[in-house]
Amino acid sequence: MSVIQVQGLRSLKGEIKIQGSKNAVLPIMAAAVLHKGTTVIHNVPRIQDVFCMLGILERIGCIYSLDGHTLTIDASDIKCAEIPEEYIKSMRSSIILSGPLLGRLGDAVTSFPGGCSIGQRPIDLHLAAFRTLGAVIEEKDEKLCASAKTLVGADIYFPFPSVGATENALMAAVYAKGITVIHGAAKEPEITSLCEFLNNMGAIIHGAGTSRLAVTGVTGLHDSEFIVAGDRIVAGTYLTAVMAAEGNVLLDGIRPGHLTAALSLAERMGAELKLYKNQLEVSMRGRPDCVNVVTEPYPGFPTDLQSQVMAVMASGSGWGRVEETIFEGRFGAANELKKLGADIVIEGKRAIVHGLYPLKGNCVAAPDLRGGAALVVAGLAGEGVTEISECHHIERGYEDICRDLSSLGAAIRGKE
Ligand SMILES: CC(=O)N[C@H]1[C@@H](OP(=O)(O)OP(=O)(O)OC[C@H]2O[C@@H](n3ccc(=O)[nH]c3=O)[C@H](O)[C@@H]2O)O[C@H](CO)[C@@H](O)[C@@H]1O
Ligand SMILES: C=C(OP(=O)(O)O)C(=O)O
Repeated sequence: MSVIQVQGLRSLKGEIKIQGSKNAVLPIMAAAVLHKGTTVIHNVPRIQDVFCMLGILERIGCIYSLDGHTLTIDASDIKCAEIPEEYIKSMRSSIILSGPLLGRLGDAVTSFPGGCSIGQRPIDLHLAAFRTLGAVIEEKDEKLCASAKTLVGADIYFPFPSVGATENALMAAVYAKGITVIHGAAKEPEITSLCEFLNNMGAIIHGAGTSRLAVTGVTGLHDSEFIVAGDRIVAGTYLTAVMAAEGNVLLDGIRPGHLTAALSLAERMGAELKLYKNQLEVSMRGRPDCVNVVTEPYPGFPTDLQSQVMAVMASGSGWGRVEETIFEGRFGAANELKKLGADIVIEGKRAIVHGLYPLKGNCVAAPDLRGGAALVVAGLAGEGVTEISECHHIERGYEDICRDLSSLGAAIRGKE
């Protein structure tokens, strides 16, 4: 699917099951490499990033089967410690395989992933963590080679929380001799779920969900089975869809407690919410109010929902300010939203949004994964047809956004 067409101004109604989490499943798939045996993972979303990770796992020697949403990975025989460059280019988070490869084989070869459309995204903290555990890192022919005869547990200090660096440090530390303590760890629910997954396969990790993680090195892991949690960012995206289109929808299969900051923002904007253990009901009548929002590491408001909230405000009422503090280039959706008639002024890391309703359907291009989802959300509040190209970005993280929103009554379809 390369193009999505949305005919706006229809309210949404119904119930939707939220797919498994991209940001939880990718490190879990990488962590499966640590174990010389079989791992079964349930609720795996069928998204492009998962297929890309499967491509890498196959190239390094894993055998896998994906049956519906259940993935079995046999990592008994890892043949190669190198992450192929073409995969690093198509999925930046392939870098999270370097920790498990280093831990399992004592070697990991990757290359600098480079900048992407949302920011530079350096990997200095990942490399510093490997060095602290005793790895030597060399740059050869634009490749980065990390190696260590033995990794030794140590204190790793992160100056600010990085999700990927915390995951890499955790996975590299699983087989390190002695105790590793990660200070300044990221606290995202996906880190907690990685800790649960690793402990379930025999690792010893304490402190999940806090900024101090302690890993006691082990000498072996065992076969295991794990269920991936629902995707809080996909749920948050559909929450913004209901706010833009108006209506009443039940989002099933997520923990509302993982979306606290986004839910309190939605309430400030006028949404009515009912929270259940694994479900969230959202109702929106009338136009959402524009408010001020700042992205922050978890438990703050997530950067991965910033573009979608900007789309809601663009079609809301009043003035609001969106401040992006995590990635320096994450306002790519703003220029496209302007083509739909949105009134947005960017001032450095702040965007001032003046709500206007309805937006006007037009042709736009998805700038990145969440920016693309934001354009779909804006299209729901647009008069006429919004046509979004470059939808391969959206497919990185959404199993089938057209299927999901059309089941709620949206007039939306994908085209090749
Ligand atoms: C697959 C996955 O889980 N992706 C998520 C992960 O990305 P990712 O793990 O790449 O994001 P990080 O948490 O590492 O990035 C946070 C900030 O730290 C900076 N940084 C990071 C590493 C490093 O070595 N040096 C450095 O300076 C980044 O440029 C960014 O400014 O967390 C982001 C922040 O919640 C989310 O938007 C992404 O959806
Ligand atoms: C930025 C994102 O993902 P990634 O880190 O995989 O690019 C995202 O999920 O919004």
